[in-house]
Amino acid sequence: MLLSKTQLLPNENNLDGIAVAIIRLQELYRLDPKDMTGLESHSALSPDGCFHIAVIAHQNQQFQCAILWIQETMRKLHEGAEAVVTKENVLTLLTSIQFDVCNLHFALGVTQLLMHNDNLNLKTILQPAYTNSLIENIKNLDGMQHFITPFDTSALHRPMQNGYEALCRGQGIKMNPKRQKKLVCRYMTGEGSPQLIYAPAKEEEEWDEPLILRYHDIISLSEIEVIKRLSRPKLARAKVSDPVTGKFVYTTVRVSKSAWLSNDESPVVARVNQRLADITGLDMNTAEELQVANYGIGGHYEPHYDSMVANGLPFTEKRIATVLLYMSDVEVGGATVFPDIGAALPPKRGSAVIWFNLLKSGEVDTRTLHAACPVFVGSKWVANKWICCRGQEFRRRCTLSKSD
Ligand SMILES: O=C(O)CCC(=O)C(=O)O
Ligand SMILES: [Fe+2]
Repeated sequence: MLLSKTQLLPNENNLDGIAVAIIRLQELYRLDPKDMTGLESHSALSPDGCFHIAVIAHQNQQFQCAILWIQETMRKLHEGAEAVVTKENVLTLLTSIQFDVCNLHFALGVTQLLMHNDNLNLKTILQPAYTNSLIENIKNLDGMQHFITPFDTSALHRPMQNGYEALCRGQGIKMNPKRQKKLVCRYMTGEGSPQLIYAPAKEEEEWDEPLILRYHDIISLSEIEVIKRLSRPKLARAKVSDPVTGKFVYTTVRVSKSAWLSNDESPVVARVNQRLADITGLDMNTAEELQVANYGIGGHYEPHYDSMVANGLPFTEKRIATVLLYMSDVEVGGATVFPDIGAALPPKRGSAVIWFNLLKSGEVDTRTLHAACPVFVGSKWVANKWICCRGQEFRRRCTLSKSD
């Protein structure tokens, strides 16, 4: 009984993963730790939790973050929150961080402070060799300008990934009123599909170049529930294909759980796929199965092209189009962003967005680079339907032009 419960408890890897997710949210949404942990001493994140995040940030060379979490750990310790970690442990980590960022005077100052603290057996913590190396380094300080101002959230800037992070914060969206005015919505009856003639789809142009369409209320709440129920037992940590080896591997580039659902699994899956065939007018016989994905807090998918999932694939197997079904709203975060064109699409439960990954010439449309922003509050459910080239020869004719 106890064994079965302990298997459910988070292990060290899980805790490190949580720390990494918290740091990702903090960096991306530019947050101060105290806004994430709550001010009360009984709040969810203990000094030990904060210290763990500082350690992980330090390991990953995210020094500014590490300093902020050290400050937060100290704040909680000052408030008298219970903890295993001591102020001395925290200051010791602070000296190594300051050393790593070449803030040597600061590192030496804290080290000396710690050395003179009689309560501690610090000689075991701070190696004399380390202190000597600090003193040596300070002597050679000339020309070293790489100082960091501690305790400043505005310095939480990492190199940008094509503006992906800014779009996630709602900055840099490249739509203007003149362009937006031209975007239309309509009831769409497709190309003679009887279903759509009886129940036209609510089609909205989300973006003009390249065209991104959103279909509202394309999947009902009860269908969503069935799809979620079928996928839950199958959900497993998502992988991505390694561009060099082509093998599918776990990576922090994509943090979510996913599951594949086939048409045979339930009439609901087949019905939803048929609806997607009706609205796209594309052949679904060669499409991949429906891939359901669930992102928890901090879950995300960094910028990628869907069409490049396995570079060695023959053209006919490439993903000509993506249909992304949103099966939940997300309270904060979780938008699908396109860094190249400056578009941000908020998840909206029951809707689907559609775009072509390939130009009519068959080349990758580089404007379709896209990412899933980290979820900050809530749980995000989506389903991907990737439609392949084979079967579309007469439905989406190719051209030699590279512009469409
Ligand atoms: O979840 C999203 O918003 C996008 C997901 C995505 O791009 C993918 O799974 O390939
Ligand atoms: Fe994608």
